[in-house]
Amino acid sequence: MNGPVAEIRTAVRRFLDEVRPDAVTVAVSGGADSLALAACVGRFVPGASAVIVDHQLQLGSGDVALRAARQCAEFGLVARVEAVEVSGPGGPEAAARKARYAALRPASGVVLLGHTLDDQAETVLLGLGRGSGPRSIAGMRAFDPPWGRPLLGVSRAATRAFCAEQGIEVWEDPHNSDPSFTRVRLRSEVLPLLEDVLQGGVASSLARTAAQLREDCDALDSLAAAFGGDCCAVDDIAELPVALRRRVLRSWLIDEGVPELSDSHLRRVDALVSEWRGQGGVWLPGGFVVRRAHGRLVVEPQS
Ligand SMILES: Nc1ncnc2c1ncn2[C@@H]1O[C@H](COP(=O)(O)OP(=O)(O)OP(=O)(O)O)[C@@H](O)[C@H]1O
Repeated sequence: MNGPVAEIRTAVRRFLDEVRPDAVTVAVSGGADSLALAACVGRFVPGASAVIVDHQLQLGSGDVALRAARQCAEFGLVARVEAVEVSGPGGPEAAARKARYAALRPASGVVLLGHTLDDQAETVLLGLGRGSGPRSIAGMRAFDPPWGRPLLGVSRAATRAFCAEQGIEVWEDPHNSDPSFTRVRLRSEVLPLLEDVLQGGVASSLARTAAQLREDCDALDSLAAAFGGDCCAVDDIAELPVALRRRVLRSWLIDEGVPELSDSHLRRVDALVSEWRGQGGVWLPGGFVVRRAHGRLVVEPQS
C-alpha cells in the first residue's frame, strides 16, 4: 500500500521503534497533523493518552476540544481535555504557547507533537529572518525529550490527505489563515514563491540543511563542553576559533546564572576578548554585567 496513509503510519511506527517510550501521550489540537498522528498512535499503542489543551481564548473552544477528545477516544486513546488560564507577558499567542507546553509536559514518557516538514521549513525561515544565530536556523529535533515529532519528515499535505482518506473530520484553526501572523505569510506566500523559483522540494531542502546545521552545532557544543582551559582567562580562550569561543563563553555565562543570552549579547561579551580597547562592561539580562580585569572576565550583579 502506497500513499499518505502508509507513509504516515510508517513514520510513526519507525519513531516508536527507535525511541521505545515507556509511556506515550499525543498532543492534539484538532488539526489534520495531530489527528493523523493520534490515529496512528491509537493503532500502534492502544491505551496511550491524548491531551487536548483548551486555551479558552475563543468562543466555542471547549466544543472544539471535546470533539477532538471524542475522535481520539474513537482511535483507541485515553483522551482528556486540559483547560488552561492564559495570561502573562508577550501577547496572547506567546502566553498560550507557554501555558500549553506547561500543561503538556508529562510526569513520565514522551509527548508526541504533530509538527510536519512544512512547520520545520517555516521555523528555519523564521530563524533566518530573525538573524538570531545558527541554533534558531537548525530547526526542531525529531526527539527532544520529553517531546517527540514523528511527522517531521512528512508534508502537511500528506496529513490532510491521510485524514481525508480515513474520513477524519479536521478542525481548521482560524489563526492559520490570518495574514497578520508572520508564520502564516511564510506558509501561504513565501514558501510557494520559493518553490516556484527554486523548484524541487524547497521545504525538504530547508529541513535537510537544518539537520546538517544541527549536527554541526551539536559537534561544536560538545567540543565547547569538553574545553579544558579556564574559560574566564582571556589568554586561554583568545586563540580558540570564534565559533568555539562564543560557545565556551555562553556556557560559562549560563552556569553563572545569566538567563536568555541573545546572539548580540554574546557578540559583545566576545568583543571583550577579541577586540578589547579598555572598554567598560557588557550589560546582560537578569541584571548582570561582564567586565574584563587583569586578564580575566568577571561576571557580577549590576550595582
Ligand atoms: N491546543 C492544543 N492542545 C494540544 N496540543 C496542541 C495544541 N495546539 C498545538 N498542539 C500540538 O502542537 C503541535 C504544533 O502545533 P502548532 O504549530 O500550532 O504549535 P506551536 O507549539 O506553537 O508550534 P511551534 O512549536 O512551532 O511554535 C500540534 O501538532 C499539536 O501536536
